[in-house]
Amino acid sequence: MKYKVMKKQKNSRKCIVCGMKNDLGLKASFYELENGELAAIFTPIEEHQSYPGRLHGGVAGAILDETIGRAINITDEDVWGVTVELNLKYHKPVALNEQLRVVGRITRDTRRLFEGTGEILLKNGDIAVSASGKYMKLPLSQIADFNEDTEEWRVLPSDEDPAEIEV
Ligand SMILES: CCCCCCCCCCCC(=O)SCCNC(=O)CCNC(=O)[C@H](O)C(C)(C)COP(=O)(O)OP(=O)(O)OC[C@H]1O[C@@H](n2cnc3c(N)ncnc32)[C@H](O)[C@@H]1OP(=O)(O)O
Repeated sequence: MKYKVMKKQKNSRKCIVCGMKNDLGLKASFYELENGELAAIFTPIEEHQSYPGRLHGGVAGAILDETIGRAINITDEDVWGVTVELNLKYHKPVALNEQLRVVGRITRDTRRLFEGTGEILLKNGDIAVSASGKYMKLPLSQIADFNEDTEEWRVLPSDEDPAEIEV
């Protein structure tokens, strides 16, 4: 199903997944959808391979980790969390140099923890990798010395931002 993009989330400077000034990073963009899920879009490059031509499973885990971890911000922009568990299932190989869609959602939200699931989708809609994760909520000051200005933590509008995404 295609869903309307309601909001683009912020990117950062050096995060391996969302850092726009990390030359080896995924430079993923995150979009909040009208159905309450979060979609990520990124294009893996050669540096993200395991076997030649195939996305590294750890990199697949990284994008799923962050997509689920950010899905909580759809309902509360100020919640931060650290991953305490991440389970992955690799169903199909993921090729490089092709744009990928990732989708994540929150399945449980308590005072201290939240949980969610997510999938990396191939161009034809097949699920290549699926994940479930658990996160502990923490004040940002307990996670990192994070200055939003120096970390360039902001929404970066782009002409390539989609109006809707099929997930
Ligand atoms: C650039 C910006 C991008 C922004 C993008 C944002 C997206 C986020 C996605 C990426 C997130 C990451 O990769 S984060 C990076 C990877 N993850 C981490 O680095 C986390 C490393 N782990 C830790 O720092 C620590 O284990 C903590 C802080 C999570 C917990 O430490 P602690 O508080 O000393 O631990 P402990 O006493 O054992 O546990 C506290 C309580 O939590 C419970 N607890 C602990 N672990 C679990 C668990 N897996 N499942 C259930 N419950 C648990 C315990 O039972 C206990 O309950 P009780 O006995 O008190 O009842």
